[in-house]
Amino acid sequence: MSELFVKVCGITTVEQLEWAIELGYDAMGLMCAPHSPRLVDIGTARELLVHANGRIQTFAVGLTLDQVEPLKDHVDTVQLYESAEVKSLALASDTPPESTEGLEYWFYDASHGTGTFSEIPQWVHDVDARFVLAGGLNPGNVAEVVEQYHPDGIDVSSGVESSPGTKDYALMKSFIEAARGPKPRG
Ligand SMILES: O=C(O)c1ccccc1NCC(=O)[C@H](O)[C@H](O)COP(=O)(O)O
Repeated sequence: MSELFVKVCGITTVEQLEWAIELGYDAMGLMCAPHSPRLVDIGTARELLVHANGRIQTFAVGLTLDQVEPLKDHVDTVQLYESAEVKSLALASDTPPESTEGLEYWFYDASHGTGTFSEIPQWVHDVDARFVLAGGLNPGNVAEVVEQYHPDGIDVSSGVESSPGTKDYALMKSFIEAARGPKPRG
């Protein structure tokens, strides 16, 4: 079985990005939704994408395509809460998607970066897509959730923050270790 895909969303500084790379996260998300406490301006986003280049997968995250417009051609994947024609789309929803054709990923996300965990419906297993679970995950619950739902990947934001928008190294470390198990020594 392939290794669990782990994404951290809402990176706002180069320091947080370096933590994500060092700790072995597969992907990081830059928030483009205007109301998000993790919103990055275009200059910061460009700087982060230069640091990320070839070292970690990059996502631009917005509710709608217009929110990610300035970044959409500079990231690996666009994560949206609506369907759109982009080269690599991660569609996020908390209802069954109408179509999964052409999707890179489908995210089950009822949280929208609020840190709220809600019961995950059984129909998620019927969705024919690479399935990433998001919403209210944290170092304390992630192992159990992965064990129970067997997603292809997981995504976290609030659960690895000391306050909204501020990632915490120790929480990021304990989250990925809990999700994947500690790295073997040597
Ligand atoms: O993070 C946000 O502020 C946000 C705002 C609006 C739409 C989506 C948002 N985040 C998207 C993500 O991919 C989060 O990682 C996901 O919702 C999980 O969030 P959390 O429950 O805080 O771990």
